[in-house]
Amino acid sequence: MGFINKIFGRTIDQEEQIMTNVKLAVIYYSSGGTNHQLAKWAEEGAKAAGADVKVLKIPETAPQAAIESNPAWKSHVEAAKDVPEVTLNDLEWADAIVFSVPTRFGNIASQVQAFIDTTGGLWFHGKLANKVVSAMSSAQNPHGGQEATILSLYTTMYHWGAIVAAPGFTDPVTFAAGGNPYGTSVTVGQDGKMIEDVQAAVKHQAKRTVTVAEWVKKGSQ
Ligand SMILES: Cc1cc2nc3c(=O)[nH]c(=O)nc-3n(C[C@H](O)[C@H](O)[C@H](O)COP(=O)(O)O)c2cc1C
Repeated sequence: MGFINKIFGRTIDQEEQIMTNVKLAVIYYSSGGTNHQLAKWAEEGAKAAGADVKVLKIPETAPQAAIESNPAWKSHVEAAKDVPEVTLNDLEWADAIVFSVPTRFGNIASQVQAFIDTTGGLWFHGKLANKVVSAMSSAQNPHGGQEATILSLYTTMYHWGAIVAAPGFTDPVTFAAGGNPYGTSVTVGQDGKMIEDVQAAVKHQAKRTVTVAEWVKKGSQ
């Protein structure tokens, strides 16, 4: 290995640096701020694991009048106005993706589906295959459908040919409240605040997604 590295004029350290630079897109939709916060924790966890991270929001499709009529929604839209909107180029750029989406009637929000439905061209050209992905969700009820939402997103990932790196029980933190082998899940109270402390579970999930992406990247080089 050292010999090969010498031939290519790189030290092993430089080689490791090149190979481990996983590009992670944390892609979220949020109307009340919960999934934005989960995305920020994922960013912290992934950066600590050495990834190059972009936090990106899924474009809003709801009418402005609906947003204006809901003070919490309006306030979150304002708070997140500087977060870049995800584009298809971001999907192509990413080696790995962590999604964070609210549960709506036990499923992903329509905004998330609308974005997913624009990815047909990338899928057709094989550009989504081998992305390493995982997903998180929030809901108002502790059994409000978080897992169904995550699984629904994973169904699309199977069509993409993505590699789902769910947390499983790979760390003690996944046994704690909010830790979930499918993907971190949290409950949101009537006041819009998270009930379980899932920060550590989110960070573990982000780190695991980056680690698996690193293995895939190294293995395919
Ligand atoms: C149209 C709609 C449907 C919802 N459906 C569910 C549901 O099926 N189960 C549940 O527990 N909460 C449900 N909720 C509550 C949301 O999951 C909750 O507001 C969301 O997770 C908060 O995330 P956010 O702050 O990132 O927007 C629903 C909310 C809306 C607006």
